[in-house]
Amino acid sequence: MTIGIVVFPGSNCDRDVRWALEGCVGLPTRFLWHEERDLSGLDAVVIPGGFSYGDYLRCGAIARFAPVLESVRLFAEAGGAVLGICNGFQVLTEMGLLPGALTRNARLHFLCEPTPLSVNPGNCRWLKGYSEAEAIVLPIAHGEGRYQCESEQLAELEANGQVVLRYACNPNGSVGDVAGLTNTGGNVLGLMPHPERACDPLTGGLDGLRLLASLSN
Ligand SMILES: NC(=O)CC[C@H](N)C(=O)O
Repeated sequence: MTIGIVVFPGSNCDRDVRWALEGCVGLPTRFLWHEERDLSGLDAVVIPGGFSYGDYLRCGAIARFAPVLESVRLFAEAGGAVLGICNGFQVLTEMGLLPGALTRNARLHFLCEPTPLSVNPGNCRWLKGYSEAEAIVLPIAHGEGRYQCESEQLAELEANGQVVLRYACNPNGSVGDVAGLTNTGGNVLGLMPHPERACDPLTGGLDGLRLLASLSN
C-alpha cells in the first residue's frame, strides 16, 4: 500500500504527514507535486496542511485549479480514499468534493492549540478505528477554520451522519461545531485538526494515529 501526499508551493505539513505515515504507521508514501497527474499505484491520497500558493485570495482557492487535483477528483469520485487536513480540508471544500466553506476564525486570530473533539465515525473509512462519541484531543493550527454552510445544508449533513468530528469547545465559530466532514460515500474526509501531529506521545499525544493507520487495518 502506498499513500500519495500532495505538495503545493506553500505546503508545510507534507513532511509531517510523511513522518507520521512512514515513521509511526509504517506505510510507504509518494509525494505528488502540484503539476503531476499520475496517481497510478496509489491506494489513498492526503492533501496536507499549509499555505498553498501563499493562501492568497482565500485558503485553497488557487490550489483547486492545480493539475494534480483533477486526478484527485477522479480518484475520489471512483471511491478512492482522500484525506484533507487543514489547508487540505479548505481545498476539498473549494473544489466541491465537500460542501460548505472555511472562513476566517470568529475572533480573527490564528489558533494553535490542542483541541478536544468528539468523533462520530459513521461510514467514514478514515475513522474506523474510533468508537461512537469517542472524546479525543488533536492540535489545531489555522486562521481560516470557521466552517460555514446554509442551515438546510447543515441539517442534511447531520441527518446523513457526515459531521464526523465536532469541537467540544468550538474555538473558531464553526456552525454546528463542525471540525471534520465526510462525503456520503465515506471515502473523503476533511478536517481542520492535525492528526499527523498527534502520532507520538512526545509531540502531541496519540489520538491521531488510528486515523492515519485506518487504511492499513
Ligand atoms: N495548518 C494549516 O494548514 C493552515 C491552514 C491555512 N493556511 C490557515 O491558516 O487557515
